Amino acid sequence: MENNNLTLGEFIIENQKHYKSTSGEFTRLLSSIKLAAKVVNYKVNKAGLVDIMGAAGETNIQGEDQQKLDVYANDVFMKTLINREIVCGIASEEEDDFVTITGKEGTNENKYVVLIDPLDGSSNIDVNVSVGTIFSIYKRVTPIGTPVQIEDFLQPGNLQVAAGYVVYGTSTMLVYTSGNGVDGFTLNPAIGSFYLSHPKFRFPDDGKIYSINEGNYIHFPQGVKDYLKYCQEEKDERPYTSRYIGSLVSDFHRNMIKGGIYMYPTSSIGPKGKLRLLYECNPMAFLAEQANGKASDGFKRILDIKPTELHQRVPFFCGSKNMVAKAEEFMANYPEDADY
Ligand SMILES: O=P(O)(O)OC[C@H]1O[C@](O)(COP(=O)(O)O)[C@@H](O)[C@@H]1O
Repeated sequence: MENNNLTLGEFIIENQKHYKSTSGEFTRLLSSIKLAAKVVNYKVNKAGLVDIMGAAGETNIQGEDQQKLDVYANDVFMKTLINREIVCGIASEEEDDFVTITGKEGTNENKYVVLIDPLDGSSNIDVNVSVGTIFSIYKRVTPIGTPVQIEDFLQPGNLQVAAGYVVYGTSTMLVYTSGNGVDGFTLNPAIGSFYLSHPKFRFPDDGKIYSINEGNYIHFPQGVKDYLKYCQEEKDERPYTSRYIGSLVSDFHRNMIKGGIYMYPTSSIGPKGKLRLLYECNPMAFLAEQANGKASDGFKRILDIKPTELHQRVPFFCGSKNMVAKAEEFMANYPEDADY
């Protein structure tokens, strides 16, 4: 099969017409992300054999203990993009502030900025459960050639040029959209190339899977508790099945294939939820909508939220559109929870 399928490189070039970019800059940017993903994949696959497990002994700006693989993946993506002078700025979940990139001539003529969660699902690294990388790409809004500014990163998700993730699982896949549907590419480790294996992903309108950390149940808003009761009720297609890997990319990927909803709501222990709007929710919401799915904070469309901070968190409801709409119905009974 793989020999006839398009490689990711060929697909990117074939689809240049969709990128409204004539400079090849976008193509080179996607190719750089593809390269960094392969480098991280190589380390992830042999995590148990090399000194890449466990905590790095540092804490990131989110107040989380950085895992060695978080730091490694961040280094690989940052260096790959910086050394190729392919973007004018990067914001990473593992970096306190955004990074301005100036070329050898001291300026930077590139028009794209990248926002990245280098290693998603950190709690699963040491237990050999699939993890991922999430990326989001925007055109800068400040003048080309000048140093990037915070406003280049605080753009609403509906202005994303592209978004995607890599899932390091039973196989390694890179899944992305540039506004023309969502396509999935599987890495053939023997050849070291990604091949088009899942063209035009599509969330089923409905599903029977819900993904949420039910360990936080007592802390959830009433709307979420009511929706979970609905999911567990013995009626019609229900009860649904509970599946929670604890890696957003993996739960999203499964739900996109089988139909389902992923939720990380606010809770009394996380009043704004846990997931980061810029690195996790916006890119996954863009992918969801491009694949016939839906994504909201329980009340409003994620992609219409105007970001105010680099590391802001928002509640996240994402997946099969009829399931997200149903969850929103329950949330709407408690309008006070819209103000988190
Ligand atoms: O352990 P919890 O609280 O359920 O959180 C798990 C969620 O947090 C995440 O790991 C995000 O955090 P990281 O990017 O730091 O890994 C998601 O992938 C996952 O769905």
